[in-house]
Amino acid sequence: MTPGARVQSAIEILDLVIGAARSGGAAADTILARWFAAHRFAGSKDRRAIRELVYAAIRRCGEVPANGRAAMLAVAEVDAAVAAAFDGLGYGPPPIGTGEQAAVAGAVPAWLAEALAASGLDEAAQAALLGRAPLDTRINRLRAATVAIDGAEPIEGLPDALRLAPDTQVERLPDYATGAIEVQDAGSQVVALACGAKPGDRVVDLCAGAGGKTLALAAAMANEGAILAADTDRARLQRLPPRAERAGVTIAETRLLDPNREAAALEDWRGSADVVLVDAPCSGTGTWRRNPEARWRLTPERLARLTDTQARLLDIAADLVRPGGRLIHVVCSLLDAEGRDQAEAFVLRHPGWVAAPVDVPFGSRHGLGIRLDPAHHRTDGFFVAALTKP
Ligand SMILES: C[S@@+](CC[C@H](N)C(=O)[O-])C[C@H]1O[C@@H](n2cnc3c(N)ncnc32)[C@H](O)[C@@H]1O
Repeated sequence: MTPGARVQSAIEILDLVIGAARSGGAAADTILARWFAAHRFAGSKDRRAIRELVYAAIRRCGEVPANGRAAMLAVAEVDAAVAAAFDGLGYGPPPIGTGEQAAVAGAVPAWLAEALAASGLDEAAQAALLGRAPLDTRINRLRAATVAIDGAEPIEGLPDALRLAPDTQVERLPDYATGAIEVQDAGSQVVALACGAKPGDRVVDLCAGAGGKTLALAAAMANEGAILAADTDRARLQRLPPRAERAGVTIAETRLLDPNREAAALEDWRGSADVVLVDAPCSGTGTWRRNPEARWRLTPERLARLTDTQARLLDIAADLVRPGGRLIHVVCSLLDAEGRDQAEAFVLRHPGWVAAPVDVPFGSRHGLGIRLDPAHHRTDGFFVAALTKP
């Protein structure tokens, strides 16, 4: 494909991504995969180039752009090769018209910039939310004592973490096949450590998803004790048992919850968990590096629904914790409404509960907990608070 044809293809894909962001449709990765499946003439180099163009446009535009062409014109403002591709030749996009408007460039949507600034993120820290994420793995001590991978770098403070070269094809590594390594951002590894789970503990991972943190908790517990991994999303939860098998995790049981009827389904764990992890559904502002189009999907209404759910899940989790046990509130967001303020509101609603120090290798103190962010810690962004039951 010519450079122009690649740019035009990226514009068409961006139109689909923008439509899906407005209507709650498929994620950009899914749209790309479908487009490539339907356009077999695009070879592997074309696919890589088109993918990069699409993500460059998504990263460049804080607000949802009017259309794919406007988004790509915003990239053309800073990339001469892209600008040159607007030549109207062959399958390329028509030339840029006089006075034609590019989408407004920016890191975050205007309505969120103020809330992020009020949450302590200056402009540079906000821009870092859209940077390139490193490729981190966790050595699974249930499968291997040591792992040697060419070019892997240790991460200070996290003895189980290895940072790989960004283009490493992890799934092809022998250590991946044996379950000796898991792909897991260093920030998620810090969160798992913050739970302080020990061998023999009874742990609930209330929002377990596909079990990324469940597997890390099981490794920290040396596969001794019990983990209940619960979630309302059947498709995500179904991915956990095969992952657990690969990782050699034998102490995790999954349980699918009905939204709004979670407490009844968890009655048998009431008052008995040493640790309950609430890795709550959130806006994901801390993971925009991996999923930059998520900021086009977030609205004030959606954020309000998320904070309501977070508070409700924290209250459900509180009932599961044994006296003296811990509730770990985690969001992969840097908005105080989802992190710091939730923890503070929780202790006001639950007399006697206190925030314990979060014992982790790195992070900055923030309210009752700690915070990690891409600019300062080179991890995804997280807020973590450890709350102790009287
Ligand atoms: C941040 S993700 C969890 C990621 C997961 N812990 C991991 O480490 O990969 C939040 C999860 O909360 C789940 N969730 C949403 N509403 C829930 C509810 N009412 N009860 C339990 N889980 C819920 C979502 O399905 C999603 O999997």
